[in-house]
Amino acid sequence: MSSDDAYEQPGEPAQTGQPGQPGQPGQPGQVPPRVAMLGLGSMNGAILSGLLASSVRREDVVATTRSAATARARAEEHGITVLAEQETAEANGIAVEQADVVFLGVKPHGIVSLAESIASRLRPGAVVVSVAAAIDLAMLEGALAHGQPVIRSMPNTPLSVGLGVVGLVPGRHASAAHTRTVQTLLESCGAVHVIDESQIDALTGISGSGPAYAFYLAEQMADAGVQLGLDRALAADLAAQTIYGAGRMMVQHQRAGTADAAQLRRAVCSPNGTTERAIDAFDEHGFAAAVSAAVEASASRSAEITEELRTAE
Ligand SMILES: NC(=O)C1=CN([C@@H]2O[C@H](COP(=O)(O)OP(=O)(O)OC[C@H]3O[C@@H](n4cnc5c(N)ncnc54)[C@H](OP(=O)(O)O)[C@@H]3O)[C@@H](O)[C@H]2O)C=CC1
Ligand SMILES: O=C(O)[C@@H]1CCC=N1
Repeated sequence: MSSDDAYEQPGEPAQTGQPGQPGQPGQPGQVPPRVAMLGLGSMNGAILSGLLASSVRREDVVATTRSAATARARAEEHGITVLAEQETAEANGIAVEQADVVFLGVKPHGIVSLAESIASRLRPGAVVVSVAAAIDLAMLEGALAHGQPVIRSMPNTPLSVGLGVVGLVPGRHASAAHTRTVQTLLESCGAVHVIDESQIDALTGISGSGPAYAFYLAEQMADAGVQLGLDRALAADLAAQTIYGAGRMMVQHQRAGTADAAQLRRAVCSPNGTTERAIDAFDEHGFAAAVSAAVEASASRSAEITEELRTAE
């Protein structure tokens, strides 16, 4: 490692999220919020796993799905009540009646009709959090009763293991206390950034879609290892553990201010060594351009879906 590349050792591991606020759920002596998860697929399921492992009690959660088979499977998996719309026509309305925080976790094209269907059943102070890509605050607020607090979010699936990241955009009727409640809840399983709505498509391109980029990189690394003669299981574990270790190391150093990603990369590259050859190969094959195009494609697709849904209204 050259002196330019030297970095300090980090101190204590950084927190994944900001510290909770006094008087908020998850703090000692505070009543945890009652939560409704409408839709329990990849994303709401990941949030639920993270919340149940940290800040929310099973008896305080009611979830819904469309099909009865999924409801049964998810109820068994998480040990919570899951109502199926297929069996109980009013499932979503029933689920939200007692809730303080309601996560809307169906596909983007189903969000507005879902919000309309629960509008009259929500407690006036309940905060509605949409996790959907592309559904803007105007669409959400327009589907609910006037004054209902709404937050648009963009989470990611590593929330399921306490290592997620979430962008939050508070709507017009979400007070600082509503935002703090949701922020504190989600900080129990990830880092939370309160952002402007103009930034959410870019955030989607990096962290919302981003876990798939890391998984794709792991797939390609493992395939390359197999081509070099390794067993698939060994190659897959080498790739996964390397991405996990590099990710943790990078977060700790970045938050401690001791090294950024570029410094950490350079510290692995011995002059004229193996890694330098690998990075040169990445550059020759257009790695930077490919990553930039991928992030841009995700962000643009989000904006495009917003436009498609707006014109379909
Ligand atoms: N997947 C991801 O990594 C991320 C997803 N998102 C957003 O999360 C949202 C959900 O995506 P994802 O979790 O991937 O999708 P999934 O298809 O995995 O899950 C959708 C869920 O919604 C349920 N559902 C559908 N219609 C209804 C209804 N009317 N009432 C109750 N439940 C219903 C489905 O039930 P059933 O299975 O019975 O049909 C299923 O549980 C999307 O808007 C997406 O943009 C955001 C960030 C990341
Ligand atoms: O692919 C999607 O549309 C969703 C939003 C971000 C991650 N998954």
